[in-house]
Amino acid sequence: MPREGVQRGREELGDDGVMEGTGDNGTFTAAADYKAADLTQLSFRRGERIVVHQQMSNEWWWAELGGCFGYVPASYLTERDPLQDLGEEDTWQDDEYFNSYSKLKLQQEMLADRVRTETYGAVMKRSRAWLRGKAVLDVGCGSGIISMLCAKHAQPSRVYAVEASELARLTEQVVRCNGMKDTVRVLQGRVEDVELPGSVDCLVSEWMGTCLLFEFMIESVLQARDRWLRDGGVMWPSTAALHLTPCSAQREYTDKIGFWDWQYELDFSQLRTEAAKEYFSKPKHDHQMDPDDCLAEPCCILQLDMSKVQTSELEEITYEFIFEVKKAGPMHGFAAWFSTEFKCPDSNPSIILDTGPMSTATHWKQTLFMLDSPVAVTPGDFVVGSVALRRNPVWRRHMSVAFRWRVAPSTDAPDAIGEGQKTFPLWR
Ligand SMILES: C[S@@+](CC[C@H](N)C(=O)[O-])C[C@H]1O[C@@H](n2cnc3c(N)ncnc32)[C@H](O)[C@@H]1O
Repeated sequence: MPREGVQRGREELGDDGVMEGTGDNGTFTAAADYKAADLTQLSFRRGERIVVHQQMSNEWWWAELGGCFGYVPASYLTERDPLQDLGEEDTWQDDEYFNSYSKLKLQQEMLADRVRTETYGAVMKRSRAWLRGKAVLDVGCGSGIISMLCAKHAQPSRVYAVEASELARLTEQVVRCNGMKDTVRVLQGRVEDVELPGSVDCLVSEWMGTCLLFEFMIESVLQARDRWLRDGGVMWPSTAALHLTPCSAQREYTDKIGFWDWQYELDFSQLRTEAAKEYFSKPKHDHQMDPDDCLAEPCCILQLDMSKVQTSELEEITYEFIFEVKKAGPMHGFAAWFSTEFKCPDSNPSIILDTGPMSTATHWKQTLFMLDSPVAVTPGDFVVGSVALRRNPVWRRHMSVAFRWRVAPSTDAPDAIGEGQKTFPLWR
């Protein structure tokens, strides 16, 4: 895959640093504390030196610490000593990140997503009266679209349009060309570093990535909230939620695994296991699901109140799910997507941006997590288990998504139709 920097959830934030399943062993440094989830794993503290004996997969390595052996999560280990030479620039990959956002290709992909962009426009129109004379901060203004929609549909006193990438220079020209320079002030810099003349009444941002959180731009938004939003000020989006369902993905399965059954009347099925490893060890970030592929009623595994949530709460999020299967089919995996809600002062109901398969497609599409082999389910079966989103302790824009599942005819049936566990790096 070409390396083009972050592309709204693609896995392009570089691949140096943590080793991936190379088969090379050696001594690694723990980048953060880890508490063993069971007896097969090792607990360790940040900075401890761990001897890796076998890199079993991208996610779990067999290792030794103080004479004890067990599995350790690869994402917690680094070849370099993070206490000494990994600066913030390395772990946030800001150069690469902002460079990718300075390209029009990426900005065009977002602008061309009418569902997304018109939602922000609708919020500004609906809040016209409230916005009059208000100061607004647009965190990560990109091409300036949200700031300009605000100035076009309402009469804010000022919109501070903050953009860290080089694009800011061009955005300023676009703002001027639209006759909005007296209202929209483009500020180039990280929002963490810029100075505003005072607090703002409203903070707006489009920060959402794959599985809602990837890129962790939300951390910058929350810092800006704490620094610049006045008490009782408005956050747009106001809430954000992540949804999950067990799903079928027949075409994906046939394309990637079924392909290896027969080719030219020769049996290639020996390669099916390797194909699952190669294709399904990471999520598919741009999967467009058919609503019929949902095997159960989706559930909400994460709900954030943007005026209250703290960054520390995003390090590890776990959710125990119980899905009752509504539809017969092969369960190929799980699919996730997010929705955001915009509460408009003095006006109900809220405006919703929903990226799920039941709504009009957006550029985010859905995220697909494929199991290595499907499980045949029928209505009335239960899929019980957990999902854990773990932010990478070293690579701060990345996270992993770990599933544990059991499929059975009832929640307490002794025999499972299928069960397993799998961790997906997104992307480290
Ligand atoms: C998802 S894009 C949205 C762009 C634009 N608001 C839109 O809706 O089309 C996020 C933008 O935020 C910028 N950004 C991300 N983190 C930032 C930070 N800490 N400070 C300033 N800009 C940031 C990125 O460079 C990118 O242009």
